[in-house]
Amino acid sequence: MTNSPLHVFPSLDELSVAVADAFCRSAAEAISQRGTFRVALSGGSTPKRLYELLAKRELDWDHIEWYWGDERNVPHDHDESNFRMVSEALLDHFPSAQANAFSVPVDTNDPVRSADRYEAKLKDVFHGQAFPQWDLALLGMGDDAHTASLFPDTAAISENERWFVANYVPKFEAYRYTLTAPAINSARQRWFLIAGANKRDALARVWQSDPNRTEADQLVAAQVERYPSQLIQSPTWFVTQDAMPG
Ligand SMILES: O=C1O[C@H](COP(=O)(O)O)[C@@H](O)[C@H](O)[C@H]1O
Repeated sequence: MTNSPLHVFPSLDELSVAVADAFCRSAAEAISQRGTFRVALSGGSTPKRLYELLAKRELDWDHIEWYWGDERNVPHDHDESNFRMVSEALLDHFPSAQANAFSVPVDTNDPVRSADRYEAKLKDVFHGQAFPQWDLALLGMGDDAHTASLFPDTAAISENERWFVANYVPKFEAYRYTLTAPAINSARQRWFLIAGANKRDALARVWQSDPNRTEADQLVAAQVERYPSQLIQSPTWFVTQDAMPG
């Protein structure tokens, strides 16, 4: 079981409203303290409702910067593109949000170069930092316990120096783009959004051991290969009731 903050909701809709409220508070606080709110976005289906809700909120659009924590190796207008999902749900409604959106420059023929270019962009923005200090990293989790595009038994899981990489995922026979674990753990806040009964088993596995709290380092290393969401340190969990283990 996790020792990190855990919020449980009856439905994805209620979860999304609560996260939207927390997002607005967090953005206002960061902007008042540091002038900018920099967020790494998650993809997939779970956060879409949150993004739609944010589009209806009073946010200081000029001072929020949007980045992608992971992306699929498809053109931006493709159905599976995380950029497309976020744009349609949120960013397309606000010209200043579009101006502050830093998408992965996907070149499907050269994913390694695309990842290098995005990493260089991030290093430019977070100049001088060992890893990018996002104000917030939003995260999802697949039913295989992947987060961002850190999939089980893939090379990016053990990457400790790079910020953003192209990660070959054998089960898709395709590359994904992803922030690395240290580039997620450097965020001031890390929020997991998890919904649906199909995530229950994976969540149980992820909560079985936590790299922050166990002394069995070798065992944990092996677990992390299988359940990469364990790589994320001290997250806040927003979970629907049907995704809660046992
Ligand atoms: O492939 C992905 O999957 C996870 C989870 O997606 P969901 O559709 O089950 O919500 C997501 O967090 C990740 O960003 C995405 O690219």
